[in-house]
Amino acid sequence: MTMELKALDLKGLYFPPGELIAERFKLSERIGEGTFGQVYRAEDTLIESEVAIKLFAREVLRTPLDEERFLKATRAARTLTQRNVVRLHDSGVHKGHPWVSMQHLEGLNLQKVLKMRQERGQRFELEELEPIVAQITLALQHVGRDYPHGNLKPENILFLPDLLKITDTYVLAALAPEVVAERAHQSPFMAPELRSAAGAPDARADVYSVGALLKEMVFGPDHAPGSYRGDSQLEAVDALIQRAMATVPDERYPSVEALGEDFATVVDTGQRLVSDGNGAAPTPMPPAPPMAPAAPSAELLEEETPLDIGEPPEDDIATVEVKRSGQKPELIDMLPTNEVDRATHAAPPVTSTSSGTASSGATGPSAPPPPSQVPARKERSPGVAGKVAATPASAARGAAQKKTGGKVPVAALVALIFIALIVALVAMQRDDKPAANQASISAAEAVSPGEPKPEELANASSVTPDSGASDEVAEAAQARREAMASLVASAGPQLYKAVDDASQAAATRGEELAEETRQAELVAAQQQAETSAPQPEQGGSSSTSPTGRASERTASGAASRPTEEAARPVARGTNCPSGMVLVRANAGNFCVDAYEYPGRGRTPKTRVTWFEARRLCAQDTKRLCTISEWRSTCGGSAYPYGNSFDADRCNTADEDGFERNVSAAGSFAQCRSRSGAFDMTGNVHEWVEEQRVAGGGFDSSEDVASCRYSSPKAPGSGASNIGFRCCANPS
Ligand SMILES: Nc1ncnc2c1ncn2[C@@H]1O[C@H](COP(=O)(O)OP(=O)(O)OP(=O)(O)O)[C@@H](O)[C@H]1O
Repeated sequence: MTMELKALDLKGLYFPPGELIAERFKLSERIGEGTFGQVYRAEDTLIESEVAIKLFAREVLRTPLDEERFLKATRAARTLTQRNVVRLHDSGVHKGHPWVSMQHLEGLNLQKVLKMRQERGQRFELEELEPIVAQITLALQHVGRDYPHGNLKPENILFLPDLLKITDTYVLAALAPEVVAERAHQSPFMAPELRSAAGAPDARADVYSVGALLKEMVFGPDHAPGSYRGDSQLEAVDALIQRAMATVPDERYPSVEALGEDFATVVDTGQRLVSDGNGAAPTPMPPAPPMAPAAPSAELLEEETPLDIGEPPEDDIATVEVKRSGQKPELIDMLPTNEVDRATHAAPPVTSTSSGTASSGATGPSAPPPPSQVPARKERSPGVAGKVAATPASAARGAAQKKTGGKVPVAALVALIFIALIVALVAMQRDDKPAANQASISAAEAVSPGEPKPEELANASSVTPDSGASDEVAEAAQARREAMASLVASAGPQLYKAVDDASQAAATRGEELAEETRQAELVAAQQQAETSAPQPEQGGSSSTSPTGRASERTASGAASRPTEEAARPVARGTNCPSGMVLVRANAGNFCVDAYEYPGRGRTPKTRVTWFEARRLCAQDTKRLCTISEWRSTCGGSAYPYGNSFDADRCNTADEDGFERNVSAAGSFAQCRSRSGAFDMTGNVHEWVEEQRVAGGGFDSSEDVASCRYSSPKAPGSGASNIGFRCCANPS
């Protein structure tokens, strides 16, 4: 049996403002409506918090079985807690209307962003789409492979300042197949197999939807296959979309992850790379394109970037790792995630991926700050603004700053941009007529489109019919939302891109300067040791390392701290052994294992001392990476994927600060640096030549699981969370 959904009376409100749902949720204004029902802003009177309520049309429930199905599916969906999934709080049936309550999001949906862009003839750049696809993939992974979302479409993708969330994850399971089938006939984003109520859709239904979303975002609604605007990269994307949208599920990608991986590869390399079909990590990419185009020249950087790079304190990992024991607390179904609060404290958005090409123009969804329930977690890694006023500089950084003469053009420029934007924001918020100054609104929203301001929050909660909010206030709110839309649709991405480029360049150069200073300290300390102290005898007691730290001795008594790095000739070759990727660095090219030892799909070797790691690399005619090489591989940003921490992207402590387990190398497919190396942060801490461990492990939070973190470690020690990867010179 099918039903004429379009015939449903959705023009009027189901209930007047002030209607109390489940004696708890007081309806306010209607946010929007779709085929199945209406979404309202509402107040949760129990905890005095704003929520969104989706009320379904009565017609979707025709039998007691339908109601049972609805309640069961929505109850199950309340356990979904991944950050890219809108959190569901409660559900029920009110006067015949099924309903769900959920976090209210003050953002824009993709439909609106698409519309704005299409009106201006703008398309999404491929680099912008990579983090979007990555976050959708994470959300869908969480929702579950066995039961697809099924109804993924632009209206169900909501953009917040620094991340996106998908809604309606429960709809397919909650509604009768006949109802879904009727909807599928109307939606270009729903897989064809959903048009039959008899079908048993699987994850490939979502592959179809993501393909349709990509098609819309890359090519727009009028795209005819074959018209690539003369661009071979677009041709590759089009082929990928065709495969994703194949009518027969068997001909599609087997999973959204597999699709996402191919898409990332096309974006990063401009090439097609067919994944292995199982959603596992693809074969390591061929040598990465030079990273140089993205960064300003070294000369320029030296002038411009004496920023504190915000390296975390060099405590031993044991002192900074997150707690290792303890059960995850029970999830409280009714706990509202205070998205507003999170958004208010979010760091400035930054680009989360990079293509390695000079032309990238990404908007950068980044991770939100940690939930307030996790007091142990520190402040988020600083964005650009944060970097300018970071923690006290180390001696190395101080030296690096001296070297640059303390000039701060990039920092000043970025700070100026932010100050100007903040001034504009304040001016806008003081303005009694918010729509009056579109330019200042747009500029202010560029900092953080969609981010609610304190006054706006106050307004939002006062825009309840009960409080007698005026039309003028509603209009002002609407004007502000339009301004946000305008910004996201045009200026925002460019600004994010500019800020991110500056940030990355600054971070990269800061790292280089710090490393140069470290090397200088090494040489100086060594010279001092040579002239003022007798050489320790073979097998003697521990010596002081060139950095002033005690270092152990090898079994033969030879000094364990290597110093040959400085003398290593600059390598210019580009051929790497199998399983390694090429990294091009100013100091010379080098090859690095794409995966932690022993390699892809294998559990990393742990409980390995520095000596053993070194020996195992040498067995393969490789060597341990220097810290400088390791950092270059990880990339110029704080994390392999950008400057904002994402607890789900690499195998680190999870969003709530709880450790995961060590996993097979490469299983976190999105944890890939731009050079093509996996698990640079998280999974296992990695030994480097300087007798340090870098990158954090499955138990590390954002401070430690970072490209910038490393910690000295006694070379004879090993632990269940310490492994390594090897480097080699290219031929
Ligand atoms: N939690 C939320 N917070 C804020 N806005 C939301 C929320 N959930 C949905 N919306 C918005 O409400 C509007 C209506 O959503 P709704 O889910 O009813 O429509 P739809 O997804 O287009 O249709 P369908 O009924 O087919 O699912 C959309 O613009 C959507 O972006």
